[in-house]
Amino acid sequence: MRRKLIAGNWKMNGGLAANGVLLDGLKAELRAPACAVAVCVPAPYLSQCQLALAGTPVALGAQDLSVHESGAYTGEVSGAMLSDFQCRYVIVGHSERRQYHGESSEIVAQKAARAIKSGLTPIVCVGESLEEREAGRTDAVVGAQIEAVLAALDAGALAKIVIAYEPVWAIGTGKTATPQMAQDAHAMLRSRVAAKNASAAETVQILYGGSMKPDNAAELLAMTDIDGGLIGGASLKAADFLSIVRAA
Ligand SMILES: O=C(CO)COP(=O)(O)O
Repeated sequence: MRRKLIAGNWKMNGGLAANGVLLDGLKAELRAPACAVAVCVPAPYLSQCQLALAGTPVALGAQDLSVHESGAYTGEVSGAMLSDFQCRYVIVGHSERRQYHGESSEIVAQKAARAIKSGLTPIVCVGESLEEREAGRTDAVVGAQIEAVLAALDAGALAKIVIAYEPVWAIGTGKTATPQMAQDAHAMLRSRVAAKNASAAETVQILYGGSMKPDNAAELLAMTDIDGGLIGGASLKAADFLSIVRAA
């Protein structure tokens, strides 16, 4: 039985004061959650969140890392720097990075490998656009995205990743994949992992992301291959995020 993981992706939202209120709200309720819980926060707030979450069951994550180890890479944040703040997770390949920052599947794969080398668990995001879904290309597109990452990792490392299926058309739009659509994509992703490492496929957590909210979380999380959620908008309000955690 895989333990579920509910991870918030705050994206480029928040500020010292607002984060404080949100973190207080989470800490007040999350004493011994049944599932794993994490928040992936903007890099400047890692220290604030590390201090606020110390000793709580809420793990800390970042939203991106550099493919480079260290050196003359202005503006980049290394995996080692994230580890310094006790980050456990780092999102790689979010569709907003692929779309607005030109990140190819090869770069995403390098970032996943770099995360593992830095002792972090990469949350590898994959997902198709609306156009690709309507053209019947979901499996081809999402399959190619995950294969690029699987090819860059040795079989053992596959036990150290989390995958997030985030259909681009469902992100921030209020449109959610139906539980069956998501289940089909998750089962396909698990079979791709199984082809490389059967035991890792049994344990790898595959999260769904894209307008997961308190009112649709339970039916998505009930599907066999949906092991949690990567939550954007609803992770910014303590009450909504906590309600999704309870659904898990
Ligand atoms: O992109 C997402 C999480 O990474 C999902 O965002 P929303 O939950 O706001 O749709």
